[in-house]
Amino acid sequence: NESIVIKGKRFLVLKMIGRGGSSKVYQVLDQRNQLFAVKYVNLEEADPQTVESYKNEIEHLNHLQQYSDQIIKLYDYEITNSYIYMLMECGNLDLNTWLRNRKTVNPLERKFYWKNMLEAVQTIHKHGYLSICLELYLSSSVTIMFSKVPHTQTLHSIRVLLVFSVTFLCVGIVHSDLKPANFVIVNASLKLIDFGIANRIQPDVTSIMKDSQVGTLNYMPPEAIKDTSSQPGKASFKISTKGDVWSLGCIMYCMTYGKTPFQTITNQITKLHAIIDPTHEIEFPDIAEKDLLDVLKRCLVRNPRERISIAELLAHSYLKLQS
Ligand SMILES: Cn1cc(Nc2nc(NC3CCCCC3)c3c(C#N)c[nH]c3n2)cn1
Repeated sequence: NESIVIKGKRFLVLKMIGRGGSSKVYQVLDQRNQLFAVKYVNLEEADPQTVESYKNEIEHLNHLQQYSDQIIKLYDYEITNSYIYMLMECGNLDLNTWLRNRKTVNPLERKFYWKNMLEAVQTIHKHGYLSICLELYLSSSVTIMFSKVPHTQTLHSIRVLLVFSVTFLCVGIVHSDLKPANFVIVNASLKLIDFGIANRIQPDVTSIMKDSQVGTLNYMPPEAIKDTSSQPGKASFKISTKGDVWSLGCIMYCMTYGKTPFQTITNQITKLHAIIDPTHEIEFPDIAEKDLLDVLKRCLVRNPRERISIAELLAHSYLKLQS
């Protein structure tokens, strides 16, 4: 078996967990027989923008460690011009594979996983790196303001600074591409493994990850399809945190009914039209858990402004631990 050295520490490769294009994820053992996941990214063919997107993803992952246990642990990483190694906590299984192998889901397990997913996504919305920029800008602009009375030029630059920082205010991190393959089960809880920032390096079709749902439309919110202002593949600031609520709703719909709301529509164009078509009613077959039915209906509202928020979902009666 081959071994990997990260920051001078040697790891024995047990198996490849998945791969996509130029990124691979391995299950490895350290010298004390501790299990880890190592994500390897080959940067040789990557263009500067892709390299930047990967560095950005690592910065976010590193920064968000402190806020929630529902974010995968990143223990160390090594970045050179030709590769990236990320040493992370290893999950038992990703949620996509787990869902595919399980026909029925235990209601208590589903409720617990739902809480974990909400907490993970709330963390990236709340502590998105960009909102940290805001704090920096605001504090700096305030200090300038209280220094000796500024002449017009300084006032102008403060105004620019404030506008700029307010822009950052509304844009936390929005994943905008949430799907079950973004979550892994570690012991008994779900953890988010990526934030949809690193460019989706197109997987070669032979890759195991081809069913890791790269490029699936089944979780795409209607506003992302209607959003004409953004170039393809570029998230636009119009996609709010409510877009992630729709995607989480699709994941929970799948954990409840065994399929995503539009999964039966195989033609991709027809599927896109159905997602945005208000006359295409999503079916909600009756279930025993009325609270869960309410959660699903409120997540899968096509108008993002009328859609329930993450904070409201965390306060919803479905998460109350009655019988
Ligand atoms: C199937 N399977 C998954 C695990 N565990 C696991 N998979 C990870 N990525 C998988 C790569 C392929 C697609 C699904 C996610 C990561 C990870 C990253 N990135 C950080 N920790 C992880 N743990 C065990 N079996």
